[in-house]
Amino acid sequence: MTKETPLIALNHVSMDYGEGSESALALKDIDLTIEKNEFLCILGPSGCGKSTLLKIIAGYQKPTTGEATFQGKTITAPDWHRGVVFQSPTLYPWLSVKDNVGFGPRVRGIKKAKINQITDQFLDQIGLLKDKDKAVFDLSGGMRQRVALARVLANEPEMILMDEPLGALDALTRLNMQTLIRNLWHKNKNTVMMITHDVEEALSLGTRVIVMSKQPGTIIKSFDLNYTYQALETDNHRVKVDEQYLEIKNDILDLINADLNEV
Ligand SMILES: Nc1ncnc2c1ncn2[C@@H]1O[C@H](COP(=O)(O)OP(=O)(O)OP(=O)(O)O)[C@@H](O)[C@H]1O
Repeated sequence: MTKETPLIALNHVSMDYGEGSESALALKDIDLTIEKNEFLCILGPSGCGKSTLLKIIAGYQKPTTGEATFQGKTITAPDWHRGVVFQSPTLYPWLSVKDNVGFGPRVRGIKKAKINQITDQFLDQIGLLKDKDKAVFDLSGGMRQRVALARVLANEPEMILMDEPLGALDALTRLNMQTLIRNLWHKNKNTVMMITHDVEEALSLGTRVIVMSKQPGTIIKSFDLNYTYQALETDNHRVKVDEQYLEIKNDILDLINADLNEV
């Protein structure tokens, strides 16, 4: 990968789930690059193709036209370089917390001592080291989502893709998880793409926020932001809501609403 090659590049990507008269165009002519260490948040109305975009980058879905590349190479299948966290944590219920986190490294043939070290490191980062021998069904929803995050982090992926990871959590747990995700992104120098329905969540976490149109999804506008860096520097890890923040928030809400009301 040359210095100029972006981590992810989508060139004229469209996704049509149907054929001919049954056309079901989900994404239309998407051009997007994601650079290393970005925290990209995707906002847009329900059904605009956000998950489809994520699935194409993860390698679960092949675009109908156009190309998606990772480090300059066409994405053809999922691999551990791009870890995915879903809204419902996908954990193995028959495995303990530590075995869930160590699962990826074990499949990749990493030696046991190294797996134990990686597992402890990431369980410590998510604050669940003391719970490592518990069964996952003994954990709360927020704790399970933290384990799902640690499981992805344990593979030390180049990129973490999150599809509404906090959507099922209560408001307080959600705020705490936002802080955790921001801190992990910063500490581990990850690159993150996260889908959310929550404008404030996007503003408080993203270094860039992209707003998509209703179906067929296109990118309407992109905002470069620094609120997440501000939050890293404050004691309470909260974003300082200033006039510009409120303007951007309203701008995004207006963009989404205007697009939805268009006939
Ligand atoms: N496997 C599939 N087969 C057919 N149509 C699909 C498939 N997956 C998604 N779609 C359609 O593509 C469009 C985009 O779906 P997608 O799930 O990507 O949107 P989304 O923005 O993530 O939605 P939400 O915010 O509600 O989760 C929708 O009309 C959806 O019904």
